[in-house]
Amino acid sequence: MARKTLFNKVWDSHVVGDLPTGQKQLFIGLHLLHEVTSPQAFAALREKRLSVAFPDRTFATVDHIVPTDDQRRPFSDPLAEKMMQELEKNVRDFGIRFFSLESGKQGIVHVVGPELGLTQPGMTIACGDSHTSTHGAFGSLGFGIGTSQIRDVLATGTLAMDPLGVRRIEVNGALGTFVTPKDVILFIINRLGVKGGLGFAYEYAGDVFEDMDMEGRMTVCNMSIEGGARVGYVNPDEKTFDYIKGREFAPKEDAWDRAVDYWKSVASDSDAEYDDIVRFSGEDIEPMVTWGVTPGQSVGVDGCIPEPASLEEEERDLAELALRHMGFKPGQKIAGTPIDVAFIGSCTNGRLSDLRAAASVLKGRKVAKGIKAFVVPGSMEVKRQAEAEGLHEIFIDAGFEWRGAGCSICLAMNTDRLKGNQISASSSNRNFIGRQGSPTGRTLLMSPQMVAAAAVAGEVMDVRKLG
Ligand SMILES: CC(C)[C@H](C(=O)O)[C@@H](O)C(=O)O
Ligand code: SF4
Repeated sequence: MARKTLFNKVWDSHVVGDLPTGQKQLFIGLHLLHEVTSPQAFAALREKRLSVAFPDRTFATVDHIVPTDDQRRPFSDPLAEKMMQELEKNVRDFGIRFFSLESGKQGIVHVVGPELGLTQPGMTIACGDSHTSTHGAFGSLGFGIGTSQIRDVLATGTLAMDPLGVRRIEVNGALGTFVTPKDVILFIINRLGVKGGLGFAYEYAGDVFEDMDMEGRMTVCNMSIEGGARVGYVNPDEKTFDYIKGREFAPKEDAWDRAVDYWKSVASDSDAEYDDIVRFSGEDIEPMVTWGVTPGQSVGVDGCIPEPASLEEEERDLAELALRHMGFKPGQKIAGTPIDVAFIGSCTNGRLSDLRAAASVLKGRKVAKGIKAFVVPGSMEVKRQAEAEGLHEIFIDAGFEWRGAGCSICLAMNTDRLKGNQISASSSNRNFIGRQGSPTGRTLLMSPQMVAAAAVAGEVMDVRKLG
């Protein structure tokens, strides 16, 4: 029984029905909730007098609206306070475990799931959030779903889904110094396009992902959706099992060995068949910076902003629009672009290894004058661990603000926002127009190390030159 990918194995073992629409009914092993996309789903349950089918498989956290500066209740923003209260009521009424601020376990949903050992290989995971693909780092299938699907999963534990093809993305060779998982995924999206992954699950394979630690794999899988792929995953290996072992929701004692045997069995067979295979070389990847308004519009930090005419025809209009919005000229070097704000955080790059990497760049250095710089740990646990290592002191000494956990200015559904046409160097995953709270604001996506370097220089700079 060989020749199957992880995607196909996990998919097949979770199909519980064929639907008249031609879709499959897929059982969902773990359902994660946050405050933004769940209220209407709970309202629908109330209206139909339904309960939650699998409350023990359902967990909630609060991340998008939480202020990261002053987290005392009531929140200063009445809308945030209202959304918090609504979530508190829903989890109470429906008997759902909630990682509240008081629990000490709160954080961005895609940081918290893995951190608590909820995310495990071979699982189907759903969350009303597009970056649920993050969980694929563990060899699970993480589906970002909409509000009506949240309702369905709450009420039935299942989801109506169209199958996906599988594209294997192999990156072999070694990465250069300061070339990070963020650069790898920005590079892949640049090459395959933001819509290139439509209809596909992305399987990341080859030396680069095998050598990558779990947090790096999460960074890569997180942005699968930015490349158009509904899910992205890395086959589970010893690193995966080591990461999970001992965490709160990890299998214990005898159940552990059984789980590991099962987890090993879900990895893609060596002779698995793929719908597509693409290959890149790790040596070709540089620290990347976006210059436009999609995560695909990026260049290596040594590069120049492209001439729209040099791009594929279907990309030209968007490039023109991006240049207008960003106020950049074709041919202009990306290095040297002045910045106003430096943000380290988000479900892409708000984990301990990201904070360590940024802190190592900042140690003994100072943020350039006039730059607003802040670090927002992905979870309360990340914050505690970083503080135990003294990372907060390095950030504060450098001139960064040290915040509480949340999504912060990644999406600006809270008090952190760009003003006017400010430019941010951001370790997050989306640079869409208006994304960071100002319609004319501008976002340059890059790795946390590159954000740190930009904060120090006051402009985009090659972190390799800082030494
Ligand atoms: C608010 C939520 C629905 C949204 C998502 O689905 O991704 C947000 O997390 C984002 O990053 O844009
Ligand atoms: S950190 Fe950003 S990308 Fe991640 S869930 Fe929050 S808003 Fe979405």
